[in-house]
Amino acid sequence: MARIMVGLSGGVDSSVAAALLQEQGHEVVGGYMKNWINDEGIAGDCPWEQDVEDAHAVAKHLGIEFRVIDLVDHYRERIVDYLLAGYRDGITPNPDVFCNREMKFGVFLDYALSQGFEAVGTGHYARRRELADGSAVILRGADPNKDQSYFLAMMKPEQIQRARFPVGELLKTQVRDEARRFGLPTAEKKDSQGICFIGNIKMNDFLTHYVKDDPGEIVDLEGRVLGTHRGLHLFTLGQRKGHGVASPRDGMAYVVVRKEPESKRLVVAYEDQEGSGLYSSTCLVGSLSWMNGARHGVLDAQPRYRAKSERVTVVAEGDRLRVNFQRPQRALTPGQVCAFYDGGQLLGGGVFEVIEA
Ligand SMILES: Nc1ncnc2c1ncn2[C@@H]1O[C@H](COP(=O)(O)OP(=O)(O)OP(=O)(O)O)[C@@H](O)[C@H]1O
Repeated sequence: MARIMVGLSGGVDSSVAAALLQEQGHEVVGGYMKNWINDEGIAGDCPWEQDVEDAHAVAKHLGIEFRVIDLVDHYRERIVDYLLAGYRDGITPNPDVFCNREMKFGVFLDYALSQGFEAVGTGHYARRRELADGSAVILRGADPNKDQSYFLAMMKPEQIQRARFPVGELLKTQVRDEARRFGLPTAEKKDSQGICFIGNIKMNDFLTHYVKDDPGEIVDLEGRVLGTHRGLHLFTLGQRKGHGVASPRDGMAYVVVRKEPESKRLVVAYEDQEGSGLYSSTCLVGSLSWMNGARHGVLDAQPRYRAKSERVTVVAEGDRLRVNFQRPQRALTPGQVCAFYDGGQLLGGGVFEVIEA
């Protein structure tokens, strides 16, 4: 029996996490992290008030204490500033991964520990296992369609030690069943989407609000000008839609293959075009974070959420890793997180810094 603070987001997964931990005999308190309030009127729906209400209703139903913890300043410092700096520097940051390390298992966990709690529970689809030596590791969630372990790749060992993921043992359908069994008011609530906790605001609306337009040309591989764009930060490598350049080839769209910050050019090519650089096998990964010691040799790597993990050979190069994928990967992107696995066990992660051939 432990005192556990559960991150109650107002969704069904964290509601079931709280109910399960309580059922297991723990003393549970619900905590809603107030990270972001849309006080600058960015277009889109930011339903945090509704979420707090739903989280509160769940706590009431379970008969547990509920707290709203104001982390708006921390969130701005640790997530929004990182996000905007990354886009200004021409990379594609990964706020969802850093939220877990910096917010949920960063300032929120610190708060919980300072209040006498032993652990933080969340509704992540990932499994945690304690090893014989007392350390803990993370495994992929039991539901292969919902597995969220990728988002936990940058967590530090001491954070994993304090984490609890009860719904990671279940399939999503079982989580809904459990929510009904507990009679939770969120049992039928739709799953949320959006940037981390920024509600349903679209990333491009968010960026348009904070980053000044910086227009340039859209060109093909031969340098022919096909159109103009409002700023390189509004595009992601591998993107097929939204660049506004119609392709003369039937059923074959132009894909964003390169950003050239000096000339502000956005380069597009066809998916199968030789020399586009869209597919690459070798890259350098930095800002490394390991859960149970550094690993080299043959591992599995997952280059983005929902991508399949792939066999890689990993060699240390200074404080970075040279990662060689056995099969070329589409649109590896600087700033995104590469998660390393050994089969179903998460080993850690790092950030793509240089994409080579
Ligand atoms: N604002 C928040 N306050 C407290 N905890 C949160 C908050 N946002 C997310 N979490 C915690 O992090 C977990 C994973 O977050 P994510 O945004 O992926 O939620 P989700 O998969 O939509 O889950 P849920 O159905 O619980 O909203 C949640 O289950 C919850 O425990």
